[in-house]
Amino acid sequence: MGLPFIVLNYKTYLQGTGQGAVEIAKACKAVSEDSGIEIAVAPQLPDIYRVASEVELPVFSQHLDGIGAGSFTGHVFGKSIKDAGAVGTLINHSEKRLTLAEIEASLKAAKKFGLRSVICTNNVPTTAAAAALGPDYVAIEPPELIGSGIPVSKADPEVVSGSVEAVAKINSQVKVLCGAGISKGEDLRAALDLGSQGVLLASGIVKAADPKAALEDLIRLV
Ligand SMILES: O=C[C@H](O)COP(=O)(O)O
Repeated sequence: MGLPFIVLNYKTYLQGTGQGAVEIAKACKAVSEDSGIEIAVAPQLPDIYRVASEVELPVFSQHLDGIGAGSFTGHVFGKSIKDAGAVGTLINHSEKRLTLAEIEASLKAAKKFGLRSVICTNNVPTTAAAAALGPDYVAIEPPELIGSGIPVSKADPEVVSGSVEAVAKINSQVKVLCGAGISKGEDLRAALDLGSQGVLLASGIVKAADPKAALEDLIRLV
């Protein structure tokens, strides 16, 4: 078991908007350099270029549409976020739910533009379905725990271990992240002990008074 992969989703939290997006990214870079743990950030679309230009760390989009060049007003085009400096994307986050066909199309677009892909899921069956599509990662997140501060690794460990088992049977190349309520070192430790290879988190870090200190606590038991 190597070091975990951590994805910090800024969502549309004020603290992670505009220059705040850069400041949190700097904190993530510092902790990543000190620990050797890969930490990616997912700012809002307009902040991707700003963060990627100012801070050397993996930047992910919060969403990607399965469209190409042309008349797709208001959509997220893979080449646009790639050229802005993104190296990956979330797909199907519970706050940006897609149909199965849309998920497949978004994943196809991610692969076309060489973007690392994290398909977000809400239970074991949807995790198994997502793994069958062949993303780089799935991220299992029970929606009812998102933003609750109640870590999935304690509140619903079976959904994590069950997702790990399901993915291993379907496509062992797909890595499993988990999320929802993760904020402390013991939450990440529990998630890793359940077989996940990292976490997707947001409020515990982005809304923290000191995001760098919160990140240092998060990784202290790795
Ligand atoms: O994208 C992150 C997940 O929705 C978890 O959010 P949270 O860490 O605020 O519970």
